[in-house]
Order: sequence, then C-alpha cells, then structure tokens
Amino acid sequence: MMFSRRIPLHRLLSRCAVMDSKVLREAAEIAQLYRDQCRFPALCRADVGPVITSRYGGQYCNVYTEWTQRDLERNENVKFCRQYIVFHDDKSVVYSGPSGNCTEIKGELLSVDSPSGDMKAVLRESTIKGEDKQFLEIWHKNRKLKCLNLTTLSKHGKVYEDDQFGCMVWSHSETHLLYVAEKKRPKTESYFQGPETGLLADEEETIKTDKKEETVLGQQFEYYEDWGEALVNKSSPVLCVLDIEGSNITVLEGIPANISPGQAFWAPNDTGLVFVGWWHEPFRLGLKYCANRRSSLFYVDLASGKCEQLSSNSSAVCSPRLSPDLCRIVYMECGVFGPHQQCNRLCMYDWYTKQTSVVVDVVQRAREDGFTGIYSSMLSPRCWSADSQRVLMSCAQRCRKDLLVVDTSTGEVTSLTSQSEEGSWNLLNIHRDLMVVSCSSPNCPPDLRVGFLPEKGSESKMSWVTLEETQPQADISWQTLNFSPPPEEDNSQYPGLDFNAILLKPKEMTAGSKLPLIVMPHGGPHSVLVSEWFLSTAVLCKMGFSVLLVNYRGSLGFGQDNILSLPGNIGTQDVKDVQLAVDSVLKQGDFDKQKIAVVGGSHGGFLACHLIGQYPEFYKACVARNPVTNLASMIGSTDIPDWCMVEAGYEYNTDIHLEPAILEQMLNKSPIKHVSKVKTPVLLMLGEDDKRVPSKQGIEYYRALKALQVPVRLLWYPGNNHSLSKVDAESDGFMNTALWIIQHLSL
Ligand SMILES: CSCC[C@H](NC=O)C(=O)N[C@@H](C)C(=O)O
Repeated sequence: MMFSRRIPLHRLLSRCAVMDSKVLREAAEIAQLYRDQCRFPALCRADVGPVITSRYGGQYCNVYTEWTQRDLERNENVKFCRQYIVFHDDKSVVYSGPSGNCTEIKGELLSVDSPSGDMKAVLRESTIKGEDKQFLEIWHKNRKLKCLNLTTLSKHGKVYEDDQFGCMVWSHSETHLLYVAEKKRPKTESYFQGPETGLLADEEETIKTDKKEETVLGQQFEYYEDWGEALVNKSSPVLCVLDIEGSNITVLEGIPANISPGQAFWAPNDTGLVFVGWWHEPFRLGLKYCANRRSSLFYVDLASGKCEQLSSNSSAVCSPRLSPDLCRIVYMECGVFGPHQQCNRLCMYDWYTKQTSVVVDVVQRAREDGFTGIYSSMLSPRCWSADSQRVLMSCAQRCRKDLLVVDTSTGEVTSLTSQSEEGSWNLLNIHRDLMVVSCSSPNCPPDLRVGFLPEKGSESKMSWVTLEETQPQADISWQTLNFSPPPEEDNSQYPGLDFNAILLKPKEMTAGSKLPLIVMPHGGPHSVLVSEWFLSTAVLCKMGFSVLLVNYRGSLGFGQDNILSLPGNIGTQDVKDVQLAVDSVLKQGDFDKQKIAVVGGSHGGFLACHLIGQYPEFYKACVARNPVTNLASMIGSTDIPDWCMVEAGYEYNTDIHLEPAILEQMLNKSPIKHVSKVKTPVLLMLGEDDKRVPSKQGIEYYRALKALQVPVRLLWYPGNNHSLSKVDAESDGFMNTALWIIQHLSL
C-alpha cells in the first residue's frame, strides 16, 4: 500500500489499525448530494373534494394536495399544489391519476374550499409600496368574487396563520367565514408628537378632539406579552366573522377576558362557535411543543353572546373535531404543567346530551396487543369515518408512526398499518371514508396514497392505491433496535421500562472496513424519532456514515410511565440510555470505535454536551444546535421556565420562588457541570431569535470551552429561531456539521 507523504502520522496509524470505510469528504460533492436529496418534497395538506357523478354514472372526486420543497437556489421553502382524480365505487378506488401538473403557490397564507366545493376563501399577503398587506379573497367557480383589504379595513391586527391558534372555516350555510386575528391595538403617539404650542387654544382643542378616539399618547413602548417561540407578535387573538354577502367583519365579543381563543369552528346549525381557549393569566408561557398549557373547549352563542365552558377546568386540550353527523366533538386532553408532551386522553363531547366521555384513556404501559397510547399533537383536519362512529389518527407507537382507528362507542383501537413493511404513516385527511395518507421510511421519501377505510372488523383488509410514487434509496439500510437498561440503571419508581433506537447504515460496506458512527438523541426530551424520511440522516448515510437515532426513556410512544420516568433524572438516565444504545451497537462489530460523533439540538444538544463531558474519551466530534447547557441560568430567560423546574424534578407554579437549593440542583443536572472534563471539539449552531433556548446558553458553553482551550466553533444564524429551519441556515448547518465531523474524526 502506498501512502502520500502529506498524510499526518496519526492518520497513517489509524489507517493501519482498521481499514477506513469510504466517506465522502469533498465539500462540493457533499453539497451536490444534499442538493439531490432536497428534491424530494414533503406533503403538508390534502383535501378530498365533493363526489361528482359522470354522465355515464361513474363516481369520482378530486384530491387536492399541497407539498413543500427546499429551493436552495432561491433560498426558500416553496409550496406547490397538485390535483388527482379518483374514480371509485362505494368502497374501492377504481381508477386514479394526476389531473394536471404542479403549480407553485405564492403569497397564500391560508386557503379553504367551502363545504359544497363551489367557493374558496384565500388569505393572501402582498407587499404594496414596501408595506405588507393582508387581503381576504372569496372565489366562486372561475372568478374572484371579493377581495377585502384587511389591513386598510383595520378591524383587527394580522390574521393568525399558525397551527396553534390559526383557522379559516366556512359556516355550514356557506354565508360566513370564521378566522382568528390579533386584537386591534390603539394607535399611539408620543406626548411630544402632537401639535406644536403656538396654536390658538381652540385650534389645539379641535385637533385633540379629532384625535381622541383613535390615538393614545405615551403608549408606543408598551410591552405586549406573546406566546413565545415561533409565536412572536401573537398576543391577544380574537375570533372574527366575515359576512360574505355584506362584506362585513365582526370581531366577536363575549369571550372571557382571561382567555385567548383559537382552533375555532362553527357549531351545528351555525348557532355559534366552538373554540379552544387558553388561560393567559397571570402571564403567557410558550405554546409551541407545549401541549400542557391550561386550556378548555368553549362555545360562544352568536345570538346571546353567552360563552360556555364545555370541557374540564383543569386540563389542557387541543384538536377538537366535529363528527359528520354534527352530533359529537372529539378532542385530545392531557394534564397541565408536568412534561410538555404526554400520553393523551381522547375525549368526546356529545352536543345534544352535553355529556363528555373518555374514549381512550392514558396508557401507562404498553398493552398486550402492543397499543402504547395516543401521542398525536394534532388530529388531521377531518378525522371521522362517514358514519360518525370511528376516529382515525396517525400516532407514534414506539418508533413507528401508525394509522390507528378508534371505535368511539367501545374505545377499541385497531391499527391499519402495524403489519405493513413500510416505516411510518401520516394521515393527511379523510372524507366519506376515503383516506389520503403519506408513507415514508428512513430510506424512502414520502409517497402519496389513497384508500377506503374498511368496515369495522375488516381493518386488516386495508388496501392502498399510490397516487404519487417515490424513489426508494437502495443504498441505505435501517433497523430498529430495542434496549433494556441493566438492573443498576433501572428506574426504581418506574421499573422495567425499555427504549429503542433506529440504526441507519450504508448498504454497501467495503469488506473488512469499519463504519464511522454519528449518534443523534432527539430533543424535547418528550418527543420521539420515528422511522420516517429525514433529509440530513439520509445524506449522512449516503456519504458513508452510519447514524444512530436514540429514543431514550422519556420519549413519546412508549407509554406514560416511560415519559414520567425522566423528569428529575435528566443528565443521568437519558445520558446513560444513549450511551447504552451506542455501546450495544458497537458490539455489532461493524463500527470504528475511534470514529464516533454526537449531534443533537435543544434537549438533544443538552445530551450531546453531557455525553462529551461524562465520556470524555469516547466522542471525537460534537455538534450542538441551540443546546440547553445550564438550566439554572436559563430559567429566567426561556419562554417555558416551567420546563426547567419540571425536568429538574420540581413542581411548577406561576408564583414560584426560586430557592438556592433548586438552582443548585439545576446546575448539577446541566452539561456545564461537566465542562472541565470535555476534550471533544464542539461545533455550536445558534439562532439569534431563539426564545426557547436563548442563544446565551450556547455562548455560556462556548466561553467555558474557550477558557479550557477545547476546540470550539460557533455559527450564528440571524433571523432564525429555535429550529434553525430557514433554508440557508439549515443547509449551512448541515454542511458544517458534516465537515466538522469529517475533520475531527480524521476521515
Ligand atoms: C427549555 S427548552 C427545552 C428543550 C426543547 N423542548 C421543547 O421545546 C427541545 O428539546 N425542543 C426540541 C423539540 C427541538 O427543538 O428539537
């Protein structure tokens, strides 16, 4: 074997020990691979149109889909739509195919078809002479019927387009449209902007009187609380109703002053509105990824203005969905405070008897049939079977997202997909029992399928028709690995829990070579990595890395006990679980123990920093995105201070008084506690606008590493929040992660 003289000695030695597996190292080639894999779009919406009977008696409907795709050249996530025609008989698809090409969607913030399919409402943002304006358009068949300039009308602030509060819903009669917007704020001026002195007294008085109604003085710098990460500038939502005929907008009154409404829809017969209301007193806390905020289902009657609370006073609720027969509402419910995401209860409110029942309760431990509980953070826009008896949802069951059918009369849960070979399933919509789903796995980008919900009892006969094929990546293999902690790592309060991980490997390995391994624990910590398509892991695997995605104890999808086992034990139980998974995988013998890196974001970044502190010789490179590094210094600045208390093992109250002992505990559980032992080079990636884990967390760790002379590099992303998900930040973060690992694993 001939070696070039320029290869340093340590690299020669490591090459002699084990034959290097081939890893792509050239930045230009990696970028090309990333660009190629970016060309697989993801589905974000599907609607099933009305049934049309052709002149020959055949029945068909239109399926409208929306997709997103990263456009690296334009540096934006583009959204486009494509429609399909589906001919069917009562319970099966007879023929289907696309009914046109893709069309990019620009400027649309929200859009929704009317129930009959005849009309469409669009909320559009447009910049006119440098100013952002919002327009509400009503389309009828082939023409734009109305276009209201909401900004000029000034009945309210910006319309909410987010998943948390946002909605745009036609009344059953198709005469009114409901949406959520920011409450109108008074116009403000400084005390010194008014008319100059020197005016005649009565002139001054006239100006004052004219301005009295609309302008308030001295409130320009008023602080408005917002709902935290990714919901900035969203403070006081109001329900708004547009009367289409008269072009009249009404901002609803009658909602209690301490409640913020969202996720609204029309009650049966359009008598009023049903909505989720979040308590915002004594102050607002971050809502993104936090299903545990006190909230309830409400009904406001349009005639009397009376507002009624429909669900419990001491829970957190989301995703209310009205049955097709307009008789019942299902919604998800969980506890307030505690872990941010938990196992949900599926509840049902009967509109006529006003009775609430629990259809599926919290599951503490996996049941005999394998059902582990409901973890969906949001139900699809429609989720009921046509006969209003069953509810459909996609839901993590361990590390796989399955399609579950819940019988609302018995509470029985059946999986439509647990026997399938594919990785994970996403329910996009269901209408008249025609389901639109997307399926993907770590080596297969999302496809698009339709299928009719089988009769109750025949769920195993489910058959799918693919509307849009995808391109499986034959060079990636993956498997699920299960782990049981050894007795000394068992949780005495929650004994006998297990966890799992997904391992991706390049399919072709050079004989005798060893693979470098990238360990990726997820964030949360109460979230889960399911066996679905991830751009970054697919590219890393195609470059020649193996990737281990660890669902340590505390993850969603394994039962409520699994979740509850972690608070109070972060920094130990989760760290040891990840290390156990890595050690077990290394025993397979395919991996180079000298070439292991750890990558994580948020709580995953917390774990990455802990692992390099607690196992200083083990990891040769570390990448942390917006990591939690010190709970004690974060509690005063994050949008979710309750997270710090709960995960450190304490109860949270809004009037909490921090004791030195609590802060000490928080510090002890934080990665900064172990920083003096760190040897691993660290790449930090921070979002300037992160409200969840403020960038000062990363900077604190950066300074500590600099002082210790540990190699560290910091990438700073302006205009990015906790997710670093803008196209340029995400792609730059990926490239720098890959190159950092290549450099420090000496590949
Ligand atoms: C106080 S920050 C807690 C960590 C954060 N949890 C919830 O937002 C987290 O880990 N987020 C994950 C989901 C992530 O951003 O990947």
